[in-house]
Amino acid sequence: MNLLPVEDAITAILKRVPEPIAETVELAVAAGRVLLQPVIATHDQPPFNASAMDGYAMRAADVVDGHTLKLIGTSQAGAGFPGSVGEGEAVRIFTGAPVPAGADTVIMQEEAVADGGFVSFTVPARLGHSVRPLGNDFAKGQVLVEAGVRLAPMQLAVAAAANAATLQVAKRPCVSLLATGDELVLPGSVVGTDQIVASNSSGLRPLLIPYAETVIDHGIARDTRDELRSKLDEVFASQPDIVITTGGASVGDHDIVRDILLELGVTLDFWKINMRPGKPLMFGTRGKTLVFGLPGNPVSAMVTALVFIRPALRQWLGYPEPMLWRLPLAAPTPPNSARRHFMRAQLVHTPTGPELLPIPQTDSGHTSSLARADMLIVQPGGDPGQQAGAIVEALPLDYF
Ligand SMILES: Nc1nc2c(c(=O)[nH]1)N[C@H]1C(S)=C(S)[C@@H](COP(=O)(O)OP(=O)(O)OC[C@H]3O[C@@H](n4cnc5c(N)ncnc54)[C@H](O)[C@@H]3O)O[C@H]1N2
Ligand code: MOO
Repeated sequence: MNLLPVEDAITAILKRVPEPIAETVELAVAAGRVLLQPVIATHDQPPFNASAMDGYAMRAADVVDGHTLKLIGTSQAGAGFPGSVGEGEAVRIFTGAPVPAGADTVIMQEEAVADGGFVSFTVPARLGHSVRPLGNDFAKGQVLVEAGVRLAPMQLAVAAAANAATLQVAKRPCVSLLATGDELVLPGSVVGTDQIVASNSSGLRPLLIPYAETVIDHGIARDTRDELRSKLDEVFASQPDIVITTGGASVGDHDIVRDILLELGVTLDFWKINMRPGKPLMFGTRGKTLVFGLPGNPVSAMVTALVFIRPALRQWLGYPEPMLWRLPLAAPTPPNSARRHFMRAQLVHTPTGPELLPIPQTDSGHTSSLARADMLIVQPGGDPGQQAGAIVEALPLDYF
């Protein structure tokens, strides 16, 4: 049987992902979005020489032992001193206030003695001390946040400082999920004989939502051609950008997803990948809609979503694919078959740094081991197994 290498499958999927499209969003709702146009400063920051302390502004050269300076006014944040500081003069100043013309230094009030309109200092002046020069933070025209960055609180704060009320971010795709299987019942149901609680959509939705405008769960379709056809019709009618089915992807008599997708006009790019778990993954398109048929086994469904759908969503947003992590093994790995193995592993902290502890469980229906994992070790097909301490590549489960 011809199984497609993982890289070829990713390449085929990424070829179908459209170019990122920009949309304008207000700063208040931009957290977590991927920036498409850089944030560029439209002014210098600070926009004037600003005091970093509550104290006194003067010319450093005038601060001489035993001399007092004459206080000629006040500069406070939002209301600077309008005049100029001359020889022998000082201005009372507060943090964030403009340093008046003529002054070049600020001394904080704890190092000053003010008395009857005069001030003297208990320390020598250091030229420019406690003054934040104009443009010290950023200068007009400077790129403050590059395109392709996911907006976190720090980037939003600098965007606001640059006076940006809106940002150009990547439009997110709308995703639809459909579970298939006669045996499935929704979480919280009374579980009858031969029934299984559907868990795939409950894992996929939170996995995908950080990248998506919406992830709509269309529930469960029974394994009859009529029901699957009508459910999928309903899903396609809602015109999502991405449709994801789980289950019915293999070769059994009830595995009808592929047939029905083809009937409904989906052009399949591939079916079956040289990996485990996740072999029976299928992928195609229907017009502009990308269609992923994930295997039903819960570990296979989550792993294929991580390995194939997440990169597609990242590309959709113009967000670069991160490199795999390279970490030492905390315990040996067994030899692998010809299929690339995405091996569950825990990240353990040791006195010499983080290591990967393989979880000895390969069953693609074993959800509790996946729930204990932090990473998937990417074990090449035919790998003879590695000793503890060997450096291996791994894909983190919980990251953007
Ligand atoms: N003769 C062969 N049999 C199988 C092959 C094969 O190559 N030849 N491949 C195996 C592999 S690998 C996988 S993976 C599975 C995939 O099967 P399906 O995609 O057809 O999935 P189902 O049969 O519908 O379900 C498999 C398993 O997962 C449970 N399931 C399904 N959906 C859900 C859900 N939403 N939540 C929780 N659990 C779910 C289902 O009850 C089954 O236990 O095929 C192998 N067989
Ligand atoms: O690909 Mo299946 O997921 O190995 O069980």
